[in-house]
Amino acid sequence: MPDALPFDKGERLKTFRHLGRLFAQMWRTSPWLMGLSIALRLVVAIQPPLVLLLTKLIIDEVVHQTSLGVPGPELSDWLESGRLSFLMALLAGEFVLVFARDAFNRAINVVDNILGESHSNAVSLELMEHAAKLDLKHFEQSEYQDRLERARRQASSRSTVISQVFGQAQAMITAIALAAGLFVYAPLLIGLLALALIPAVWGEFRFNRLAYWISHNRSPERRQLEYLRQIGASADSAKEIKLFGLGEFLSGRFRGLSEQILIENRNLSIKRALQTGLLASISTLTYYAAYAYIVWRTLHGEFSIGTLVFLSGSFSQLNGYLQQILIGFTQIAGQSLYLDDLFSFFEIKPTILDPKHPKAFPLPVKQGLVFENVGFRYPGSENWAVRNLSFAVPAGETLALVGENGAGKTTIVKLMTRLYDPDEGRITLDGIDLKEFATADLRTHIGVIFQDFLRYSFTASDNIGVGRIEVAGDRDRIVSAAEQSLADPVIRKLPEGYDQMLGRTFLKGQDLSGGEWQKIAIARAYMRNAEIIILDEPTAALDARAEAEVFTRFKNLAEGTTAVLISHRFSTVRMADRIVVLADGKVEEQGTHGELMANGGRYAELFELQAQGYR
Ligand SMILES: Nc1ncnc2c1ncn2[C@@H]1O[C@H](COP(=O)(O)OP(=O)(O)OP(=O)(O)O)[C@@H](O)[C@H]1O
Repeated sequence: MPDALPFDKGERLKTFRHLGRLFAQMWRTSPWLMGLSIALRLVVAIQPPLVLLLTKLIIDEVVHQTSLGVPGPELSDWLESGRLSFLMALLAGEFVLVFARDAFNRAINVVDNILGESHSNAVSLELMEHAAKLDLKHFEQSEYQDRLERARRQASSRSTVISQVFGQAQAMITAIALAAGLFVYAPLLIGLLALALIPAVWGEFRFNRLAYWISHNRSPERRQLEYLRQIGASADSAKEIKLFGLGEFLSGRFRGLSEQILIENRNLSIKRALQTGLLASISTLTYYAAYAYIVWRTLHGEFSIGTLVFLSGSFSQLNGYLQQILIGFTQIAGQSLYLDDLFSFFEIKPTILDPKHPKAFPLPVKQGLVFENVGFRYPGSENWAVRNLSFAVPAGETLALVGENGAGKTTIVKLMTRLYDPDEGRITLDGIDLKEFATADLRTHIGVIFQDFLRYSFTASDNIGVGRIEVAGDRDRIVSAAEQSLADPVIRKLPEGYDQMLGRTFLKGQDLSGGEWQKIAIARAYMRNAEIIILDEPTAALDARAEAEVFTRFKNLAEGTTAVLISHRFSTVRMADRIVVLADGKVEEQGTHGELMANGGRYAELFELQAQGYR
């Protein structure tokens, strides 16, 4: 357990700033509900001292009435004498107060629940919107993934802090009213109370900090646990886990990791229970000391019986409220520490930004894309993924990128679409640096299908519609895209056709073969009418006939479109107008199929190697 905690004054200030931010966020979610919650609590806050006061008056009145003697044996005698009217009014008053408190508390509960849910939905949306703005590097680096995980955990649970803050304000109003009553009769008792609370508050504060830092420092392990839980029990991994017999191995790992965390939390809980229990008994002791003091003064005739009840009730309640308030403060401070996880995620800023005055995307593209001496290293990596890279993708031509695994092909696609910016050199489109376009504009005009495209658990129609979300409702366009990518016959065979739910996640979802999924993914690119189309090995799972057909169609349909294809199949690659051969992040050779074959270099070697396999 860490002893020196990184929790200084500045950190504490930040905590309270976050609280203000959360407050504003909730107010934006629903000013009405928040106002209502505050108003209801104000009413409930002044109820306890009023009830105590009425009780005191009732007791004093009863004592007074009994000292006057009995007007008669029956209730009617009492009623006729009129001596019960004040008592009855007091009783009725107390009844109304207690009844109203119950009703108002229920209403507060309802309002807080609705407010909490709306707020957690609003924060989740904000989180998704912010995540969408971040760079790819924020998702590919584990440090950011930890932050994302922490923020995600907080998004749905932090609204309770505001209920706590409101409850705190309510308890403070009640405490002030109770203290005022006590102060009138016995000011000394207030000081006694304050003393009794100091150790309890210190204990709470310390444990909250410890709990937070344990949870904070454990975030990588929790992500691992989440990962193990997911692959240990998911449809995607079931096949491999069964065949490799990994069940035991995974659950063993999970057990080891989770037990470590469990032991830490258990130790903290036990320590907390023991220490806070001890501190609580100090305050009980104080209560009885104060009680004895009041009884003693009553015996001396300084207080009436009603006042005795009022004071002991006030003291006991005030003790409870003050504990609640002080512990509440440390709890709120503790909870607000977690707010840092949420808000610091919102502070991560994208680095791939739009220029102040973006240039318009050239329509049509006249010259094409040019890589000028481009170098790029993935963040946190020592090695250059690509370096001194120079080649052109002339407008209207199909360029194939060829190279062994890890040669840098996918990296080039990420650079072309500004998922990353080069560290050296530049990439231009019709002579304009890609950084001078608005990223959204650039990406709208480029259709990319990656080798690890997503298989959405949506309907077949939506799975294609996501290729251009603005027209995802246009069924004719979707069908035509599906026809171009050969996905149409696949979809027509499904029981519900284009409305068939795909994937295994949801009820009635139907899974497809790898090649069938690829045809659907390729249809996404056809949704775009993009100026530049990039297919990064999306045909790897297609059978040879389907791949040949997909590319012949692609060549015909993409006539005049600038296209980049990445494929390990040379029968496809040879259809391209130009071929760039990459090795270790550099261009090794380039030219047409004929030229490269004549060169007798690496391309010719690889081509021959594959051709031999078929002979
Ligand atoms: N997110 C990443 N972080 C760090 N390094 C990466 C990342 N992605 C790729 N690399 C490294 O960059 C280099 C180029 O990878 P890239 O994915 O571009 O290869 P590729 O030619 O597409 O390979 P393949 O044919 O296997 O798909 C490799 O050395 C790879 O290990």
